[in-house]
Amino acid sequence: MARGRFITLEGGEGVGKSTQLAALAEALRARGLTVVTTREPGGSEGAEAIRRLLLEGGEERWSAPAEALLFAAARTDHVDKIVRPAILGGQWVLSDRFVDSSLAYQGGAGGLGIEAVRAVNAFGIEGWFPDRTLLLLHPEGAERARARDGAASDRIGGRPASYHQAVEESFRAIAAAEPERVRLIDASGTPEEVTARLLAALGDLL
Ligand SMILES: Nc1ncnc2c1ncn2[C@@H]1O[C@H](COP(=O)(O)OP(=O)(O)OP(=O)(O)O)[C@@H](O)[C@H]1O
Ligand SMILES: Cc1cn([C@H]2C[C@H](O)[C@@H](COP(=O)(O)O)O2)c(=O)[nH]c1=O
Repeated sequence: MARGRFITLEGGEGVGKSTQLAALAEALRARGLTVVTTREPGGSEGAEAIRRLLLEGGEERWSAPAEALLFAAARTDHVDKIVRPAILGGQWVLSDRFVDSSLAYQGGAGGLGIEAVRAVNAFGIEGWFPDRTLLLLHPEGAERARARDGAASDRIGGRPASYHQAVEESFRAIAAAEPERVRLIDASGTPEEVTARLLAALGDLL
């Protein structure tokens, strides 16, 4: 059986990843592909439990290195239980966030360093990097997230604007270093227009 593909959607808060994950999955299914949608942190039972530990509670709940290790632990379980079996079974896996979020949030914005966080994750991922990463960019993502969440933003989404600006700069640096894997996607316009751009960025894999 032919291997499936591993596609990740990345970007800052509110840029439209969740909306597009569902739309892209539908578009790929219409092309006859079997598609699994998932998310990080989470996706497997254990990783969803770690998600709650990471996103609930106050800023001081975790030190920066502990936070990075918890994301990596959740990711390891997610890869073991969901991502790898599905891809080996010939399915396409679409994940709302993956390791690039750790590189950008904990590594770049959080000050641990992108390479240090990459090394922490390498042990658990064991080479299961995405075939393609679609980095969604929208100048009003933060405002949209605020309108959506109100005062109920989570432990990481609620960090200051300067942190989220550093997240976006880190994502852009990761994309510049790996242009074949990571494609920049203009996430402005209607949902349908954005989905069309995502499909175009997957054209060589279809
Ligand atoms: N193309 C679009 N035009 C207008 N509004 C949109 C569009 N795409 C998404 N939205 C809205 O913007 C908000 C954020 O979208 P969404 O939840 O998909 O983003 P996200 O990147 O998954 O956010 P987060 O990472 O913070 O969970 C939602 O209220 C959603 O309905
Ligand atoms: C995978 C991952 C996520 N984060 C952050 C990014 C967001 O603020 C939350 C997840 O919330 P979402 O609504 O599901 O996007 O977690 C992170 O800091 N590091 C990571 O590796």
